[in-house]
Amino acid sequence: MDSEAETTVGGSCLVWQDLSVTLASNNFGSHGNGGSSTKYLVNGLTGLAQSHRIMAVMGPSGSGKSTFLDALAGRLTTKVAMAGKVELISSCPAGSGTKKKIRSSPVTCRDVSYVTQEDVFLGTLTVKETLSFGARLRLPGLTKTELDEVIEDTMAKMGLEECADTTIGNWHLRGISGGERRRLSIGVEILAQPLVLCLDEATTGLDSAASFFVVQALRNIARDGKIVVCSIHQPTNDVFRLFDDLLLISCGEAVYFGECQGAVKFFADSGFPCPTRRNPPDHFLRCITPEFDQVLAALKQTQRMNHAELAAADGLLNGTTAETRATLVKKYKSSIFSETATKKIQELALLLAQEKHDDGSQSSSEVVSEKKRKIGKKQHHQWWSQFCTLTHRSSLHMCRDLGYYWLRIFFYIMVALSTGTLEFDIGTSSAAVIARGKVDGFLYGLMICLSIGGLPFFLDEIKAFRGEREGGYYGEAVYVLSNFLSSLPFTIFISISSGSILYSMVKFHPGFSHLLYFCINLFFCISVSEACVFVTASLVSNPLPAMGTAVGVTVLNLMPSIVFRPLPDLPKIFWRYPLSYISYAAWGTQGNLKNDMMGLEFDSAIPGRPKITGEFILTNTYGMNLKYSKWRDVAALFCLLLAYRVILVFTLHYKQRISSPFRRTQPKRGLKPTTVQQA
Ligand SMILES: Nc1ncnc2c1ncn2[C@@H]1O[C@H](COP(=O)(O)OP(=O)(O)OP(=O)(O)O)[C@@H](O)[C@H]1O
Repeated sequence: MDSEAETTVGGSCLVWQDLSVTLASNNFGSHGNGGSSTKYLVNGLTGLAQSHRIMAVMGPSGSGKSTFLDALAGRLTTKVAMAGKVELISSCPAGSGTKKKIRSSPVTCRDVSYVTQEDVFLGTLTVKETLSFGARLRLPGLTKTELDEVIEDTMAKMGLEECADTTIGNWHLRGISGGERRRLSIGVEILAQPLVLCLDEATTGLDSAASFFVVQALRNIARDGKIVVCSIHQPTNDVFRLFDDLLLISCGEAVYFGECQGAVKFFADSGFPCPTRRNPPDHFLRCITPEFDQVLAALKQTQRMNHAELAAADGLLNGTTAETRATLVKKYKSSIFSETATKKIQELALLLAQEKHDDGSQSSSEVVSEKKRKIGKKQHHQWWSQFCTLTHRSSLHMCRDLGYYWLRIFFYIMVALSTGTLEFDIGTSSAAVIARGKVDGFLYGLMICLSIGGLPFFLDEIKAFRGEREGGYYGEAVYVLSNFLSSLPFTIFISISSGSILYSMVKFHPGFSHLLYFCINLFFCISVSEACVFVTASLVSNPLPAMGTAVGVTVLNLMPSIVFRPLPDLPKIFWRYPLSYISYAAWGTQGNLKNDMMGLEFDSAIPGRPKITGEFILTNTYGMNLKYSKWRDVAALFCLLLAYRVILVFTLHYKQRISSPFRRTQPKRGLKPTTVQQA
């Protein structure tokens, strides 16, 4: 550990004491601990992470590393219970002198940034744009020059200058490398200058060189005065050497906590010396991984270990790994390392008590640095700038996304052209009565179905939203409004272009006002169907099920309008009430038929009979109530649009956590920023 001066005066500490996380009995079935109804995911951990230092959290898969990080960052789900204490001890200037005071405070989401296992970006943006939008969202109060400085500084720190103008990449764009993505993820998180940076599996999926660069960048962040805690899997020797401190966990319990170099000595003193040729981090993991016995046996059987390795492995474990683990846990508890950590925390507690005594009037909650106070205040009042940033970002993303913008424009025009040529100059014969209904029904069906093409785009946006929402940078309503605004130019363009092509080819009711109504009606139908697809994306995050759900919902919406049965004649249960009322296609088709047929006259089916008015057909063939104008149908579409956008705000708010097979790749366990407190 560093000197006391560094910890208590020069820097800050994140302290955890007797930290346990348990899972309620109904959440894990019969896997209790010794028959009790509580499963310990993390069990009685005590320690501290210091500023200017980088700490590695290592342990076998399922040992509780992520749970520990979640507990530190206050991101545990309601499914688990936490006991113990996590507090942030920060030093701040006392008056005008150089003397510093220390203060303790509960950890809040403003202090901690959490980098999850998955990199969540909008793939069409470049590295610099991503950082720029990130900075504008996280630090809305800063001027352009200040923002530019922050962005340049972050790129320099994370070694991203080379790829600053490279697109991140998505399904159709080749982009930056895996290592650069990881560094960008970290870069985005450090924009807001959090005091603590927690990273879950910072180097997973990277090769040794990329891992080295990522950890080196993290080490530089730590040296700048931050507390960096990072879980890591199988680091190479070179990567391991970059860490200052190590917390080794097995089955939720600490096997070792202290300086990295001390671990080799601790294992040797405990009777499990590291063979000189073997990587120390590998050696530690082999000693404490419950499945290592089986792995060793399998390796022996397949003879994939050479003699030296076999001898080392056999020598390493005189019993089973379970015994080794238990021995190490016991040895650690009585070791000088555990004692040092406890002593350090006790010293800090004493210093804090002293400070409190000296300065009784000031409550601990007041302990926030001036800078953060300033940023927090600005963030509250800068929703407008965040709204503009989000709108700008979404518009850019939409324009560049091949699927959302360009492919859809192409298909809309194609649908308009093909329907237009098929039903060219539809006329007013008796056959045209039903043909007009069919054109409306099918055309709306096809056009609206194209909204599903925007699903991948929405899924990307939702992921980005969730990550940023967890940081508390902006609210759902601001986001939903900005998304609607950015989609406006596209929807207006598509409804006017494809609407006009189709209208003029089919030759619906002549007149500009009728064409205008057709385009407005089309605009609302596309907007509502898009909002509906967006709601689906917010509820189901896995692309395939989301696609299935979106198709299902769209088809259901289309049914009442394409079956050619007058709406009042539909079966009352489900189809008439409520479906025909909440189906945007039903309102759209109804309004359009009124727009097209009212005022026209059609030939009778029986030759020689007088012509029939459009109004008569609408009332008797289509069962419409003409007391209501075609504008009421547009008003209904407007209400549906509003309703879907409001539903979207609510689903985004309440559905932070999604139960899908991709759950683990979402920000861990759907967490909302909370304050960590003693249970
Ligand atoms: N909400 C939960 N419900 C049920 N079990 C849980 C929950 N959270 C964690 N666990 C269990 O707790 C244990 C520790 O999980 P955790 O994700 O913290 O491990 P880990 O060390 O991060 O694993 P990995 O390295 O594989 O990511 C695992 O056995 C996991 O299945």
